[in-house]
Amino acid sequence: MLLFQISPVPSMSLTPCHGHRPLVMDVLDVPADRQKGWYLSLMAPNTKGPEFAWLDPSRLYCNSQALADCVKDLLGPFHSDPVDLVAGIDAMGFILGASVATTLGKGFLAIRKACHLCVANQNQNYTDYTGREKTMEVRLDVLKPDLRVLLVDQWIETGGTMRAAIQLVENLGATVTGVAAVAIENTEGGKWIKENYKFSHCIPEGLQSQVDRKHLDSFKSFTK
Ligand SMILES: O=P(O)(O)OC[C@H]1O[C@H](OP(=O)(O)OP(=O)(O)O)[C@H](O)[C@@H]1O
Ligand SMILES: Nc1ncnc2[nH]cnc12
Repeated sequence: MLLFQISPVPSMSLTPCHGHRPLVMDVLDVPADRQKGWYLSLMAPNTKGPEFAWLDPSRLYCNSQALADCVKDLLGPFHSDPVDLVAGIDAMGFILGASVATTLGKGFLAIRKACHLCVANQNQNYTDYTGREKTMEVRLDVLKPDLRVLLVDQWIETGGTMRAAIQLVENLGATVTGVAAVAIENTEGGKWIKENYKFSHCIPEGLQSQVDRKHLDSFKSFTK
């Protein structure tokens, strides 16, 4: 699916999308026709090589409409699900998680990478897409039985990070209402999450294979 028509000619400005007129989208521009996932084409291509083989959604957070639409898409499936608290995973999950929490009118719980919390906490070891063993922590004085938690992170690749967060929340007796991330890759762990929890993400069906390849077609005509 073509998300957004971008002119191959670097030009100065975006005119909001009228008909089929090609356009160049600046980071802060908003198309008139905001198709599902339009903001994904704000993501910059990886220029650092395979050791940085991942996509960087943080550029879309700079665009307030993109961030708002992304949050709306993440909340879409949860409209009729009661949520008491939003929890976000260190570090990029803090940005989206806090935005989701504010939009919902709920509070935000930070699930931190190891050794940052100066209060009593529970920790959980996990392995993520880097293959390295890591630890995350959550404070003990918030989660409790009957609390319904929406877990938010930027991205789910192997699912190791999200699964560890789920374990922390559930081990403290709270309930995971759902899991939200910009993308959930079709890995074994990504599929496990989708099969076992209510979830949301921002990827239109036709783009999932591009996400799994970590290369969006929109990168070909990306201009900053
Ligand atoms: O599904 P997984 O294979 O476990 O990987 C997913 C995690 O990796 C990324 O964060 P990362 O730890 O790279 O860094 P951040 O501090 O920039 O959020 C992403 O935002 C998730 O938290
Ligand atoms: N932002 C991201 N893009 C692609 N793969 C990832 N794996 C973990 N985070 C990722």
